[in-house]
Amino acid sequence: MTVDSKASLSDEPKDVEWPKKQRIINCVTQLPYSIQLGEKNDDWKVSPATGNSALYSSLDYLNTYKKCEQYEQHIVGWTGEIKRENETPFKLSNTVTGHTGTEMKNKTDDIDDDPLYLTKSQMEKLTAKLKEKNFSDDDQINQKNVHVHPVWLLRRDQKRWRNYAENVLWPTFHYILKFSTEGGDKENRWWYDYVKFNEAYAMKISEIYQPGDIIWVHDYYLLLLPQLLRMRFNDEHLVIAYFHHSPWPSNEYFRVLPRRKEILDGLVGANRICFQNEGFARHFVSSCKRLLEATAKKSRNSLGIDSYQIGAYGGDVIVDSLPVGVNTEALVRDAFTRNIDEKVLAIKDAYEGKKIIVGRDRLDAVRGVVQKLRAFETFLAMYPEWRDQVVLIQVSSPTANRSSQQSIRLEQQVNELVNSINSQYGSLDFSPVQHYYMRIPKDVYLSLLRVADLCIITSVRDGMNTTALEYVTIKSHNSNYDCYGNPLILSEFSGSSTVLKDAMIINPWDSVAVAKSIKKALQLTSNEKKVLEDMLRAEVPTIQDWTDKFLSSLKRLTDYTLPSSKKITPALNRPILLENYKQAKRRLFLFDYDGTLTPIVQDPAAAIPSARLIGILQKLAADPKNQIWIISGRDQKFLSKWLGGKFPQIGLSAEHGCFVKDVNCENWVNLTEKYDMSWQKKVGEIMESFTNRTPGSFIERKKVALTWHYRCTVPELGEFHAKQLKEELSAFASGSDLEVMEGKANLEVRPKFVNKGEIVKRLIWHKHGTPQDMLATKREELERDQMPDFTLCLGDDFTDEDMFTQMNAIEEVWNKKYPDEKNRWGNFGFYPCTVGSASKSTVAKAHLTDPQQVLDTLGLLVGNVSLFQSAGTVDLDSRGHVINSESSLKSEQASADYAMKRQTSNSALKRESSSSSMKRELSNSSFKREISNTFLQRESSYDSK
Ligand SMILES: O=P(O)(O)OC[C@H]1O[C@H](O[C@H]2O[C@H](CO)[C@@H](O)[C@H](O)[C@H]2O)[C@H](O)[C@@H](O)[C@@H]1O
Ligand SMILES: [Mg+2]
Repeated sequence: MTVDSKASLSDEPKDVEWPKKQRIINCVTQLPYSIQLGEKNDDWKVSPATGNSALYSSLDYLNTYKKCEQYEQHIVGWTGEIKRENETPFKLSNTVTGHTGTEMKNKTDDIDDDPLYLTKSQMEKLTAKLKEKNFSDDDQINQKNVHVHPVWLLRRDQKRWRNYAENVLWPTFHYILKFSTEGGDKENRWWYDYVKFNEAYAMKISEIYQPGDIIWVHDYYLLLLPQLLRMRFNDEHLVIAYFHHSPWPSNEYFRVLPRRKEILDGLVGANRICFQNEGFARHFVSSCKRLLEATAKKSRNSLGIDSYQIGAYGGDVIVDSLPVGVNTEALVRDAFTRNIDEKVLAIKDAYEGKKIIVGRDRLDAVRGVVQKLRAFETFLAMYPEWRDQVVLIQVSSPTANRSSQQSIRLEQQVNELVNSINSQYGSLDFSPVQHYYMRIPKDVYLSLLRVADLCIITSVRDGMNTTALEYVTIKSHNSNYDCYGNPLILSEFSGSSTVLKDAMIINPWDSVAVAKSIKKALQLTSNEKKVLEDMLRAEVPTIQDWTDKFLSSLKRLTDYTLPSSKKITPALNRPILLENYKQAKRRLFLFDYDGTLTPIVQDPAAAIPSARLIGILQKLAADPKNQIWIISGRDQKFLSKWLGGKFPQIGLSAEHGCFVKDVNCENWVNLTEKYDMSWQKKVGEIMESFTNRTPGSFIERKKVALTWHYRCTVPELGEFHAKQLKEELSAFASGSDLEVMEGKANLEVRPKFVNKGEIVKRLIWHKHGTPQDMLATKREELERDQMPDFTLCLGDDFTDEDMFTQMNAIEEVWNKKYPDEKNRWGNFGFYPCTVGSASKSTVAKAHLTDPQQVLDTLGLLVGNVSLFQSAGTVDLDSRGHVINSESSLKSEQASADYAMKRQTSNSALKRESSSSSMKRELSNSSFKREISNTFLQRESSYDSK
């Protein structure tokens, strides 16, 4: 079935009945404000943030009077970098030490070193102020219903929270491979901050979450948040939706990310993951299939939505697309004012007789400004008749890290191209390219869109280019001064090209083709332009529609009760595991071996323990509170050679429970001793006949079990013969005490009565730390405090489900038997956890993605691995330190000292001579006058997305 995602979500479902008010928790990277702290402690200066115009207008829309009847929106977002205006303590010390004005300025500007220690009351005052603020000059907004929840992360170097997202994720999502040359250490630090950033959101949400809420997460700063929320709230009706505003690259690019699995795992905690277009959704699904081994199908699901459904850790995650829109009403209202009419006429006057081409882009590696200039140069070279007849007004706004090497190089490249075009094709009184490297105010931006005879967008990659949508909107029927219907040239690599299908779509890398399109566009007749424009206008999604459609399809999710078998198994909450581990006195570890402690490899003999695993086991085994068991399908020989020999203190169970060796003991007990083994001959013969027919297959003969391996065969043939062999073996085994089991590229036959679950039962119902009598049967007369208070059980395979089932059964019994003897998390410290493929259905309570995560988890317990290696429930203070940790207490103390210092400084400052402050006043006001006269420099700028 083909999916038309636009169609699938476009109809407001008739059966949606909203409760009186549906609460929406909207999680954005940064609150829609830019925040500064003035000279006084509570003198907050709050202005609208720039960028993200589509997202912020969606937030505004949900706060309108009309929508407030339906929704109660809670906005959760980071404050962004808070700056101090004219930092007082520095000034004072400069005055005291007699530093010059320039030195003082440099010091004051060094905002990254400002620790910004704020007191609780300052934070409360800012929160109140944010709630009061209404920036959207839209009288439709119901201010009383604005709920803002700032995420405070006030550490020194506030840019740290951006590093991983901006320097690793953003480039990869835009097909730029850019990794550190410092051996990954820098990325690791960035990653830990990224994990904390997401954890700070999870913590903030946990303060406001109520069952029935819809949590809506936006974009790539918060990729771990859905899974974090899934771990935190044990609520199977929890509805989490994620919208990805950026592109999602092909798996060939995505898979280069060292943290690729953590990122995908973070996202599949959501019930719905939505992209700007079908192509991005398809890439994402392909990444999940390949990297998480998730299953995926594309169909119309029971909710009536055409989408992909990823089977991930027991649940279905819906993946679809819905292109974001713009606030067309507000745009038209803002763009057709007397002020802008005047500007339009002024610009027309300045370029009288010439066609005006407009471009407005952020100057970064993907917006294609260089490609645009090259194409324009080619156009002037190919069509001399157009020289002197056309001007390109290109506004390039600087990126946040304008001083980076890359930005400087790009700026130079653009300047060189502009100079080259102007010197070749310009004259003393006219330059064909007018390049402005600056942020421009909104009214200037709107007047440029209005005046343009043509707009060119040549991005080499972007999610949704809102300039394209805004340009089309403004070329509306309202346009006067002959501006109606002028065409748009749009890159096929821009997400908007999948929406604005009737734009003149070009490949920005093909300068000649773009040049030809420019000529064609400039020569269109009024009638042709009108026809094109009418088609394009109908294609612009509005932000109102986007928001409504997104939420109404989610509402259907909240109404849909998931059968418990479809419940998503969350990732293992490792910080809680660590806490429980630290507090426990009787710890039991039950580990499967292949695919859990070691990765699966081609040759079974090669799957030997890594040095890292040995090191971790050594540490775990050295702690007398720990009892460790390896419960494997492997035979005694293998386990003794690679594990038993090194660690006599580790218990071993071989061949899925047929043989057992107790901790601190050398002897094995054979639990199948009395069992008739004559079946082995016949099973061996059947397997051999298949081995002869299947090149690459072989039989592993253990003491009891026989395993037929087909991993090294031609996959299709191996799978085909495995199916046939299974049928033959099952026919032989029927009515006997034998079991035919499917493993990972293997088939195994062994007696039914032993399994890993039986071993686990014996080990848990046992007086911790005492020798085992494996042949004894009566086990359930123990006191709770004789048995483990922490049991971590890890396994990757179908046979390991027996262990998890047994743990769940014991938990049920204990719930009845020892209801008052639970730990502070309200349980018995049981952690049954599956490892590997997302497609597996499991009865485990948590998952880990692979053996590497297993080692990271065990490493965390023995102190080898950072708590922030992977995300989990960690309570952080307002600076991003773990609450009550040494660093948290230290920074709290520093905060108090700082507040005191500020207070003293402020009083001293008041005594400063009035003449110096008057001088400052004077120079400030003359400076302001100067700016206000500059056409393009306004205080409030309208930045590109
Ligand atoms: O219970 P386990 O410890 O997970 O052991 C299960 C089986 O593991 C081995 O086979 C599997 O791992 C091999 C090495 O990675 C791989 O080549 C093979 O395809 C897998 O099936 C082992 O050889 C079997 O005896 C175990 O039953
Ligand atoms: Mg295994």
